Amino acid sequence: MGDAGWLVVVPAKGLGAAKSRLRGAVPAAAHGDLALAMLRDTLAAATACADVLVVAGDAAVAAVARAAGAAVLPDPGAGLNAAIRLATDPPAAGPQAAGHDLAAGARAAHGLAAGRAPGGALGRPRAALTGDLPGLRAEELAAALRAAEAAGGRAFVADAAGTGTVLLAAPAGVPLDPAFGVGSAAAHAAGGARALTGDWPGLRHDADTAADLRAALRHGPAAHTRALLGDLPSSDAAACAAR
Ligand SMILES: Nc1nc2c(ncn2[C@@H]2O[C@H](COP(=O)(O)OP(=O)(O)OP(=O)(O)O)[C@@H](O)[C@H]2O)c(=O)[nH]1
Ligand SMILES: C=C(OP(=O)(O)O)C(=O)O
Repeated sequence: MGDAGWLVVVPAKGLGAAKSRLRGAVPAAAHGDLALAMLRDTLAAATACADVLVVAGDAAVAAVARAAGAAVLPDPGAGLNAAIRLATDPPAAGPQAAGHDLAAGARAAHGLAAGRAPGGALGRPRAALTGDLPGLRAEELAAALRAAEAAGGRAFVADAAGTGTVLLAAPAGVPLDPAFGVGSAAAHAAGGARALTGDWPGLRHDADTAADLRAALRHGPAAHTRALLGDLPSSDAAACAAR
């Protein structure tokens, strides 16, 4: 990847709060492992085609991120969009956590690969990718990033339902301006981001509910998620769903 390579930021909540709508898809004791397995699948694809920075909600998430080859920024604790803004467009100073300047950490992450950060923190194209895409394939993400580059400005990929956002991208020099949350696809479009319409089913299927998880498993290899589900007793609902 050249100097203009993408930095993909993946926000991932701490396990106590992660994927609450997915609770019950697997036994409670395995819920955190399911969130981590989906994150592993997301990161396996993302790290294959970009430099990746995970905004990690806790130490277990941070460990998975590092093992996948991603850089890690601690969550500033101010919500999803603040986490993404800090990681993609770090300010000159602050916020602080446990004596660390988180913005300085983010700026350092922007220069991660080969120590490059031409033009400062905004000097490279940046994207935010949700961490709940078990079916994601590297080829799909690479194609979506190419399409974003061709769009020439802010661009996004909506989820399969068309209402949420799985990927928001901005070229070098342009703030990402994330508006993730309920109705984010419309919010991103209203804010001037172009909707990318490629055929990327693994990218579009985020797993918010058990039904979403079943759909995602139909659309990609999901190696870590399948392995986790396969290890559960076969009477469990999601284990059945995986087969
Ligand atoms: N670091 C960080 N990541 C977040 C935060 N809120 C959401 N995310 C991540 O953003 C992505 C999309 O969020 P959701 O699909 O709503 O996932 P979620 O919040 O774990 O799921 P629910 O509890 O069901 O809303 C997931 O990868 C989440 O882990 C946050 O405050 N901090
Ligand atoms: C945060 C989002 O994810 P979800 O709708 O999957 O909760 C979003 O789509 O903006």
